[in-house]
Formats: sequence, C-alpha cells, structure tokens
Amino acid sequence: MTTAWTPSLFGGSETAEDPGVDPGVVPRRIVLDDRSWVDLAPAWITGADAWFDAIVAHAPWNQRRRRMYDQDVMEPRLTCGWGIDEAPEPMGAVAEALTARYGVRFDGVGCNYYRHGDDSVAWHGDRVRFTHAAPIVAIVSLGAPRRFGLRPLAAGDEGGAGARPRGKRASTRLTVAGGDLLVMGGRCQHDWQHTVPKWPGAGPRVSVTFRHDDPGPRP
Ligand SMILES: O=C(O)CCC(=O)C(=O)O
Ligand SMILES: [Fe+2]
Repeated sequence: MTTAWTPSLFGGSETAEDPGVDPGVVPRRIVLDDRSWVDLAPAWITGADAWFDAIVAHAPWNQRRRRMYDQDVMEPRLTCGWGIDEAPEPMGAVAEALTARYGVRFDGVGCNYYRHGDDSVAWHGDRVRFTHAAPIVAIVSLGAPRRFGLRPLAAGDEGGAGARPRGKRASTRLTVAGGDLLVMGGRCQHDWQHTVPKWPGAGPRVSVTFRHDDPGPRP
C-alpha cells in the first residue's frame, strides 16, 4: 500500500463520469456442468474507462516472481491487492453490489494488469478453493478485450498446476471487454480451471477480482 493513492480515485473531484455499477444490467448464467457456473454481465460498470485510467496510473503495482522448474521467473503481469476496507473506490461500492446479488461479503480485492498481449495468466484454480467448497470469484474487466478460457478437470483432480484437463472439447472460451463482469461459482475453482491466454496485439487490460473469506450459505 502506498500513501500516494487516497481511497478516492479522483482525489475528491468526482464528476458525472464516476465509475459505478449499472443496476439495470442483469448477469446471464452459463451453466458449465451440474455443479459449476459462470455469470456474465456485459457493460455492468459505467465509467469503466475512467476507472481503467486511474487504476493503471495510481495502483501500487508489483512484479511478482515465482520458482518454476528450478528457475526464478517473473509473472507475466503486474498485480496488487487490498482488504475491502482499504480498497479505493469504487471497489467498496462494487463489492456491495456483488454482495447484494451473491449473498457473501467480498472482503478482498486483487488486481491484475496485463500490459499487452504477451501478458497472461496460465490455467489455474484460485487458492480460495482450499478453504471454500463453493467460492464465488467475481472479476470486473477494464481496458482492452481479452479471451477468458475455462476447462473442466478430469474427475478426481482439483484446480492445481498438475491437474489433468477432462478433454479439449468441453472447454469454453469467452471474451471479456472493459466494463464487463464475469463471476465464477459453484465448483468452478475445484472442478474447472481458467486462463487469460496471450493474445498477440491485445491492448492493456486490468482485471479487478473480488473474493470472500466468509463461506456464506451452505450449498
Ligand atoms: O484477469 C482475469 O480475468 C483472471 C484473473 C485470475 O484468474 C486471478 O486473478 O486469479
Ligand atoms: Fe484466477
């Protein structure tokens, strides 16, 4: 957390273009299998471009590194995150709108900055699967469109790096654009994996991901 970015994105000079949620946009559910689903709400965020510009300019981006095959490699994207109470607006307001729909308190925000088409995130299930049987992961896209892939895992495997896909035919490829909301629910983090693949020529994109610690109602 840096002190350069106050909780108000625009330093108090809010205008009619302040980013927020369009309450008239209702997510459409894509049923992946009998336990997993994805909700999509195109243009759920109003003022998405202003939010994108502010977040790119002011968020405290980190370059994370990780060990892979005994080598120290840089993640092909920048990241940052907050607890919901420290997150700059409109993240608190967006989290509240998500809580109203999904019934869990979103208490953590993590952002990914894909600077160009060579940035990506590999196939994975989110770590929230270790603590939740049916976590809700909500992702707001800002900036340029990118592909978002989902693939089912072989029966008995769970989201981690060594998990085997259930077969190519069953995979789903979506496109997410600036202002869109994508929500993964049910067993998506356990039985499925997701990715944002490289896309040559793509413009910069930020994803704002909302996660919850609170297990919420039992499925
Ligand atoms: O950028 C995205 O849409 C996906 C990000 C993601 O999968 C993650 O942060 O775990
Ligand atoms: Fe993820």
